[in-house]
Amino acid sequence: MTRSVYGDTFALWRAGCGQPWHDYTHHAFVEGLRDGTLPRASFLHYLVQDYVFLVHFARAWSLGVVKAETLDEMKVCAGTVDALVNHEMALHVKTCAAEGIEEATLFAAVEAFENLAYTRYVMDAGLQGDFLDLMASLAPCCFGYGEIGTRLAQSAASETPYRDWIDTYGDAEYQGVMQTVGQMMDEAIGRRLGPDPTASARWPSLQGRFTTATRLEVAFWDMGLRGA
Ligand SMILES: Cc1ncc(C[n+]2csc(CCO)c2C)c(N)n1
Repeated sequence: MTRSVYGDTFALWRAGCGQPWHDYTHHAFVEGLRDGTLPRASFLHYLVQDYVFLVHFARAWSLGVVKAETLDEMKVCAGTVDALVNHEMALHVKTCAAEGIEEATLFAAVEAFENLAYTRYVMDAGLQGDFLDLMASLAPCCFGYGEIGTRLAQSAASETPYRDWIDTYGDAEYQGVMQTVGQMMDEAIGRRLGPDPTASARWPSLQGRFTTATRLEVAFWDMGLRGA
C-alpha cells in the first residue's frame, strides 16, 4: 500500500479503487486547467454547477455532525462546513462575479443530472448508513482535489488562466484541513472497525461507496467539459 498524507484509510480506498481514481485525478478537464487550454465556457459551466454542488456538500458534512460519535468527529465535520461555505465558495462567487454572474443566479442554477446524482448519492449514503458510509462517500472529493491541487501547484503552466482555482486547492491551509480530515477518518475507522479494517465484513461496501463517488467525480468532469 502506498501511504498518503491524507491517512491510511484513504490510501487503502485509493488502492482498492484502481482505474477510476486515475481517470478522476488525471481527467482531460484537469489537464486543461493545468496547461490553460480548458475553454472558458466549460470552466464557467463547471463553476456554476460546482457552487450548487458545494451547497449540497455543506448539507452532507452537516449530516456528519449529526452522525458523529465523538466530539472530535463533530469538530472536524463542523470545520469542513465552515471551510466550504465561508472559504471554498468564495472562489466561485468571486470568479463568477468577474464574469457578470450574480450569486443569486448561482444559487438558483438548474442542476445537471451528474450533479444531482453525485450530491444525492452522498446524502443518501449518510441517511441510510452510518458515519463511515458517509465518510467513504465524501473521501474522494476531499483527497482527489487535494491530490490535484498539489500536482497542479507544482506543474501548471505559468500562463494558465486557472491559477486562482489551482491556488485554492494547492494552498497549504487547504492541504492542512484535508490532512486533518484524513486523520479523523483513520480514527473513525479504527474506533468502529478495529486495527485491521479490511478484514471487517463492512469493508467491501465502504470500498464500494468510495469507488462509486469516484466514478461520479469522473462524470462531473465530463459534464463540465461538455459545457452548458
Ligand atoms: C465536484 C467537486 N468535487 C470535489 C470538490 C472539492 N471539495 C468539495 S467539498 C470539499 C471538502 C471541504 O472543502 C472539497 C475538497 C469540488 N469543489 N467539486
